[in-house]
Amino acid sequence: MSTPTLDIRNLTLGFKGYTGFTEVLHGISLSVEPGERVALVGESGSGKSVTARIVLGLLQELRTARIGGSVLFEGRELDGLNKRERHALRGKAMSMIFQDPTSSLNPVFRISDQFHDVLRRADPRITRDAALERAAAILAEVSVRDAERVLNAFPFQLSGGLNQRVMIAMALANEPALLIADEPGTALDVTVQAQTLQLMRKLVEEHHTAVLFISHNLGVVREFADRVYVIYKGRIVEQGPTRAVFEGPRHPYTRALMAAVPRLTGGGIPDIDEDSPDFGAPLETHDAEGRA
Ligand SMILES: Nc1ncnc2c1ncn2[C@@H]1O[C@H](COP(=O)(O)OP(=O)(O)OP(=O)(O)O)[C@@H](O)[C@H]1O
Repeated sequence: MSTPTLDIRNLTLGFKGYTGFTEVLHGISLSVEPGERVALVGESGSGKSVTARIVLGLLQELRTARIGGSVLFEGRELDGLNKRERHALRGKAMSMIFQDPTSSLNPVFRISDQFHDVLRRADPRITRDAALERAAAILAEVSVRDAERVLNAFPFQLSGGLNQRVMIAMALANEPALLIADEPGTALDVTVQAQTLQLMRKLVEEHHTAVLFISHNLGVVREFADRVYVIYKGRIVEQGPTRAVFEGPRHPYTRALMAAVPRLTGGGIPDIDEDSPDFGAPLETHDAEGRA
C-alpha cells in the first residue's frame, strides 16, 4: 500500500479562553490517498475549517489552541516541523483555495506579482519571465485565454469567476501533492460555482492532486468526492465511498443532513434536532461495496 498523502490520527483540539477550555475536535481520524478526492462534510461550526487549518500548520501558531493526536503529511509528522518548515510546506507541497477568492488574493499586487511569489516558494531562483510563462500556461489550463491582460490586472479589475480561476491556477501552480478546498465558489453565484468545481476537478485529475474538500453542500460533495467523512460536533460519525454513504446513509445525523438538502441549497440552515440522542450514535463505516 502507498503512503497516504494525508493521514490524520485521533486529532483533538481545544481552545483556552477567559471562560475556560472548549473542546472543538474530539479525536478525528481521516486519510487522503495520493490523487484521491475526499470530502469532509458537516454543518457550520462542526470543525471542518479548524481541521484544515491544523493540516496547513496555521493553528499550531495560535497560543490559545491545544492540539493532540497526529497529522502525517506524506508520512512525515507535522508536529515535528518548526514554523519555518511548516511555512515552506504551504503553497508548495500543499495549498488551499477558499470560498471567496478575494480572501486569498492580495488586493494591492498585480496577479503577475502574486504568481511570481507563489512560484518562488518552490523555486526561489525562478526569474520573472519564467514565472510569467509558467503562470500563462497554468492559466490556459483553467481556460483563461487572455492571460496577458489577467496577469497585468489587480484582482479588483477582474470578475469574481475570473479571480476564482486565478486562485485555482495559483493553488496548483507548484503541483502540490495536496489541495485543501474550503467550499470553493460558495461566495459566487451558482453557475460560477459549478464552473469552478468543474475546472478544479479537471485540473486535479490531470495533475493527480489529492484533495481534501470541505463543504456543507451534499449535492456538491456527491459530484466531486470519491470518499466522504461526515463530521458532527467535532466527531466523524460516518465514513465511506461517496456512493455507499449517499445510497445507504446509516448514522442518524447523516440521514438528517440528507433530508435537509433542499433547504441547504436554498440557503437555509438545516432544521435538525440538535439534541437528538441518536446523533451520538457510534461511527458508521462503509467499505467499498457499501457493506458495514
Ligand atoms: N480561534 C478560535 N478560537 C476559539 N474558538 C474557535 C476558533 N476557531 C474556531 N473556533 C470554534 O471551533 C468550532 C469549529 O469551527 P470551524 O470554523 O472549524 O467550523 P466549520 O465546520 O468550518 O464551520 P463553517 O462551515 O461555518 O466554516 C466552532 O465552534 C468555532 O466557534
